[in-house]
Amino acid sequence: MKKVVIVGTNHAGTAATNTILDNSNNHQVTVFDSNNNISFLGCGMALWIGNQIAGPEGLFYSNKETLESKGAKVYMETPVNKIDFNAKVVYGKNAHGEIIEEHYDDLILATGSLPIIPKIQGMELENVQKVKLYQHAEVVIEKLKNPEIRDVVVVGAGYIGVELAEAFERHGKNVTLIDIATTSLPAYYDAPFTQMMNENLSSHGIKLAFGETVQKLEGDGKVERVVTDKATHKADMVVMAIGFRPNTELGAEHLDQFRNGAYLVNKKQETSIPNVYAIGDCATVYDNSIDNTSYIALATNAVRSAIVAAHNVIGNDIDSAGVQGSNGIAIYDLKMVSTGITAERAKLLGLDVLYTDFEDLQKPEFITEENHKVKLRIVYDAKTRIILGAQMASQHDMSMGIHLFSLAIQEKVTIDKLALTDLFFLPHFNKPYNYVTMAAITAK
Ligand SMILES: Cc1cc2nc3c(=O)[nH]c(=O)nc-3n(C[C@H](O)[C@H](O)[C@H](O)COP(=O)(O)OP(=O)(O)OC[C@H]3O[C@@H](n4cnc5c(N)ncnc54)[C@H](O)[C@@H]3O)c2cc1C
Ligand SMILES: NC(=O)c1ccc[n+]([C@@H]2O[C@H](COP(=O)([O-])OP(=O)(O)OC[C@H]3O[C@@H](n4cnc5c(N)ncnc54)[C@H](O)[C@@H]3O)[C@@H](O)[C@H]2O)c1
Repeated sequence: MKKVVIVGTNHAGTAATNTILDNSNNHQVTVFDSNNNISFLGCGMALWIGNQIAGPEGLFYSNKETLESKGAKVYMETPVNKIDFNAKVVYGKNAHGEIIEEHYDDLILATGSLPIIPKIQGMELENVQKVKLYQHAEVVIEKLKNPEIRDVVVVGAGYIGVELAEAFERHGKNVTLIDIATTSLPAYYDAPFTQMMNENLSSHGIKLAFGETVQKLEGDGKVERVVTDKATHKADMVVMAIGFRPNTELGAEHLDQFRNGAYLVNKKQETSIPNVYAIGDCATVYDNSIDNTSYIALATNAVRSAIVAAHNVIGNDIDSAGVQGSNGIAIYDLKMVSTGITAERAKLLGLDVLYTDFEDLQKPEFITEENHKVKLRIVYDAKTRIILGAQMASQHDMSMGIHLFSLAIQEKVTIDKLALTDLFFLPHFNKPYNYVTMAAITAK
């Protein structure tokens, strides 16, 4: 029986545990987690705060008992504070202060990420909130019951910040959304798309304060104001959503790391030490859209990287297909999806790209019900004409559309091949000359 120890059992650790125990009878899995809950779907936090779901019950899909029923040994509320990579021993300390020692043949690090907390004055004031764990959501929900919490300032207009801005507005609060960048969602969309999101947010009464750098938080015991380089914003609650950093102190001295500290892994998810794997938010990914190592913290990447690592641990030699950072967001009626690289990020990286835009109704004009416009941008390499990114925006759910582009980037499909790809027509669904074909056919 080979022994596998997994440190961290949220999305990545749970997927690795399940994959090993579902596919092998001669591996014993022991998992450690410092938290008292696992598999919390962070994305549900905004739905819960915005009263779009009744409560948090459905936001978990696993727990200690489920993993134990498969044969795993699970230590909850037991942070691992030391790993001896030579003797292959993991040391954890449980809630009673007892030291737990576990030897391993294979080690999987799934310690995830931590919210980036800015070093500014006033972070210690009451009602300044982080938003990562289930416990954070519980505290925010409880505090929102206080009618004196009227003005909420969200710092960071990335995915979490934009989703929470909508949630607090739906909860009846006055919301200000601040970002150091001059727009929302700068990492995922080009200007024509972020402009749509910005208009969507402000049309629902959310005050946008972009291009502002938070300098300090002020208040007497409780936060009262957010002071930026351009303005002072009234705040009874401040939520910090300015990104994640990989949680890699445990292996920092022993494992090769990416520039942001994430564990560098190969396509088998193996780190610089054989039989030590890293998965999810604590590890790098291979980004097919830039043909290079990158860091993209997503639950989808966490699960897929876990499956790859787990199969390699049990002797199935498989490689990661790489990722494109596919993602989606739905704010009020506006749905936006993107994959790969934006034209703006390509320019920053000095890549020579072109892009083709097309906007049209989803279905023929004679369909008057449920027929919305779709905006599409496809980014491709100016020389090879290989597709490197795509962005879509509509009131329709175009998630299947962005999956097409994710596969196209992964398989290095050119814009010219896409132009002639077989896409069906039926007026209930689309137009004979649909926007994907039209965008590709009209590409420069
Ligand atoms: C509000 C919010 C919304 C999100 N929405 C989406 C979304 O819609 N789609 C999407 O793809 N992604 C989303 N994400 C990102 C997604 O949640 C993360 O990418 C995902 O959680 C990564 O999973 P992970 O298991 O790698 O890391 P984590 O979820 O960070 O889990 C790491 C685990 O390791 C444990 N741990 C850490 N250190 C130790 C230690 N030393 N000893 C023992 N245990 C340890 C922690 O307790 C934790 O349980 C969202 C995140 C947030 C916060
Ligand atoms: N729908 C989804 O797929 C989804 C939803 C939520 C979270 N996530 C993932 O979770 C991770 C964390 O999300 P996030 O929103 O925290 O990160 P993010 O990287 O998406 O956004 C961080 C935002 O904060 C801004 N920022 C950075 N430093 C700042 C500062 N000092 N002051 C003001 N603004 C600052 C950045 O410009 C950026 O817009 C990301 O990887 C994200 O993709 C995904």
